[in-house]
Amino acid sequence: MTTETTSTATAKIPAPATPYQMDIARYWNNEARPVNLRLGDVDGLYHHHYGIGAVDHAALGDPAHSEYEKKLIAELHRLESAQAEFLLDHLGAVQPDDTLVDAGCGRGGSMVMAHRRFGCRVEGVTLSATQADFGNRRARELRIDDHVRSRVCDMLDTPFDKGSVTASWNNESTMYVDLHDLFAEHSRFLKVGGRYVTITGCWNPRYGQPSKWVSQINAHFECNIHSRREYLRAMADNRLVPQTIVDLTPDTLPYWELRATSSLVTGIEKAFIESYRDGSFQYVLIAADRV
Ligand SMILES: C[S@@+](CC[C@H](N)C(=O)[O-])C[C@H]1O[C@@H](n2cnc3c(N)ncnc32)[C@H](O)[C@@H]1O
Ligand SMILES: CC(C)=CCC/C(C)=C/COP(=O)(O)OP(=O)(O)O
Ligand SMILES: [Mg+2]
Repeated sequence: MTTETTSTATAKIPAPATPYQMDIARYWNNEARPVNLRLGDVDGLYHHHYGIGAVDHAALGDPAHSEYEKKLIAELHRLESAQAEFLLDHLGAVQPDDTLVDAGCGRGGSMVMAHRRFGCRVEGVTLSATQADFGNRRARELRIDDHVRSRVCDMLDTPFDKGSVTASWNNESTMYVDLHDLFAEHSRFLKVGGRYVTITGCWNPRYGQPSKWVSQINAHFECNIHSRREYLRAMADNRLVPQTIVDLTPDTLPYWELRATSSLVTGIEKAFIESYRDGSFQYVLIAADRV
């Protein structure tokens, strides 16, 4: 399921807009962490985001059991899919003839879930040709490639027509771009009355400045985590009015605590756990109306 092939996504790849975007394209083209591929192999939905919800300890069973690691991987994947379902819950009433946009779509797991739920078109953009090819191959395998398409494209400069999109989202992909530029672009292609949703990690203005843990996460992923205040300000400046804000920090901690015990650790688990516990970092959903 994870063999790489070339496809139309790479046929005409636009040049990344900046040297930073070239670094990010290279980062995701080379990414093949077992914590992402082995979880995706559970059911063919490949995510690059984290999980929410309570751990099902009954399903995990005895840590000494030979099947425990396999169950742990399935449980981490279940929590990551629950996160994507929660995001989709906030997109509003999407109809089969609507178009959705996944900005920073990764390997496309959330796009497949959105199409299964709403039956609509889902357009994804990523800087990585490897990811776009992967997502398009999965869509072909699932025979939904007439509705689900990934392309290599800067989310700040997309080909979607003004006012043509019913709902759009960023799932853990806002920390790679300037928020004013990002929300201006969503606001341009969203219909008036359309919906924008993000799930993201942000630093907490109540802490003061980004903590050492937040700085570690930035260095680990070559990203730039924004503050909660910056999200709300940039939305307000771009005709996006928050309807729902959910602090998911308590809901994501069990995922991290479980992941820290697995064989698939990457070394970043402590920074997430410590920053969520000391209040310097928050995991939030923001759903906004395009007015
Ligand atoms: C952490 S992954 C999240 C993937 C996906 N949203 C998910 O939930 O599985 C971040 C994604 O953002 C994309 N990205 C970062 N900057 C981008 C940009 N300027 N334009 C398009 N995609 C971008 C990366 O290529 C990558 O696919
Ligand atoms: C909440 C924040 C700050 C997210 C940063 C963006 C990011 C890299 C998300 C997860 O990707 P991944 O699934 O590829 O990461 P990992 O390999 O750690 O699972
Ligand atoms: Mg992951």
